Amino acid sequence: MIEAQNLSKQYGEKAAVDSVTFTVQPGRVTGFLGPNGAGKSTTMRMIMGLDNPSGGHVTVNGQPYAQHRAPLREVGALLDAKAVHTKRSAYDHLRSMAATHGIPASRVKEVIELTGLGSVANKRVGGFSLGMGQRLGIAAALIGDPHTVILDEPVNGLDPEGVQWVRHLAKDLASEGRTVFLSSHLMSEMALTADHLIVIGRGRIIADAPIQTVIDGQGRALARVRVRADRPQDLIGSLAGEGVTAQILEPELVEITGVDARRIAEIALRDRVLVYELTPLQLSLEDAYMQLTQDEVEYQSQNPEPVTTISATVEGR
Ligand SMILES: Nc1ncnc2c1ncn2[C@@H]1O[C@H](COP(=O)(O)OP(=O)(O)OP(=O)(O)O)[C@@H](O)[C@H]1O
Repeated sequence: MIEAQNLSKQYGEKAAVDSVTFTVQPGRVTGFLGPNGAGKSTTMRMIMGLDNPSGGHVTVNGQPYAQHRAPLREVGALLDAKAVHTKRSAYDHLRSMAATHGIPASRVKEVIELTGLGSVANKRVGGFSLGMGQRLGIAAALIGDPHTVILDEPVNGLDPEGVQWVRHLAKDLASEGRTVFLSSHLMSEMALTADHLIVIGRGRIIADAPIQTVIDGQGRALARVRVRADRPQDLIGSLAGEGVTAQILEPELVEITGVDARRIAEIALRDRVLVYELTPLQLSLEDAYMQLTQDEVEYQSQNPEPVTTISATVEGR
């Protein structure tokens, strides 16, 4: 279990992590999400004793990381896959880590096989691709068979087979009762892997809940319905009011956000618009995440103009 209490990290004027309190429970996969620069890596580094908190504290399995007598057996982490001695082979890198904890060579071989590095185990790490480096980082995280596993962007650079493998690995580790804490910017992958989410924005926790609760929490504001109608423009005209937007995708196809299907049907009936499809769309984690973090993004990209978007209001609500 990981327990952070009022954990903070200040870099000059910048509060990289601003008094966060959370618990990462064993037996489930907890995803750690947040925009670029939100404070995920800094938090993970403090958990691993690599950065000193400016305030508060964090423990792993009841103690600060540095106070564990055999830390590799308590916590395994992949924080920066490039932080390896490039002239060593993968085998030697793992063997030297294992030697610090009296971990046998058989375990080194086991994690090499587990991570699919068997054919390159004796090659120099400096020549590894991004994905091979990630696999080595995961092998290193698992070498001590730890109770708690922390993976920062583990699927970064992995091929589809590797991405699927990390998903199954994370779930298996959690099902064995371990604490699994992982960050990723890949929302579709997180949706398939995590049971619970902690979302951070500008150094503060903005959500800490089961994944479905996070999605449902944004669901009302983002209720999206696909409508096929003979006169979509007229239907949109009848939807007048704040917070409702409509995107015309085809001449008779429109996606309406911010009002439910029944209300659209009522208005279409009232105004005699023929509707021949009315499909509530399932909210994705990505939609919920974008809504949740929209005010927390520091490094905002410019979006190209989407298909026609019309703001309208529903009368008489
Ligand atoms: N060593 C450092 N010195 C100064 N500022 C830092 C340092 N490390 C991180 N920061 C700043 O702290 C903030 C949080 O950074 P952090 O790397 O923890 O974010 P992140 O959520 O992991 O981002 P990303 O998704 O881009 O990896 C950022 O504004 C970053 O610029």
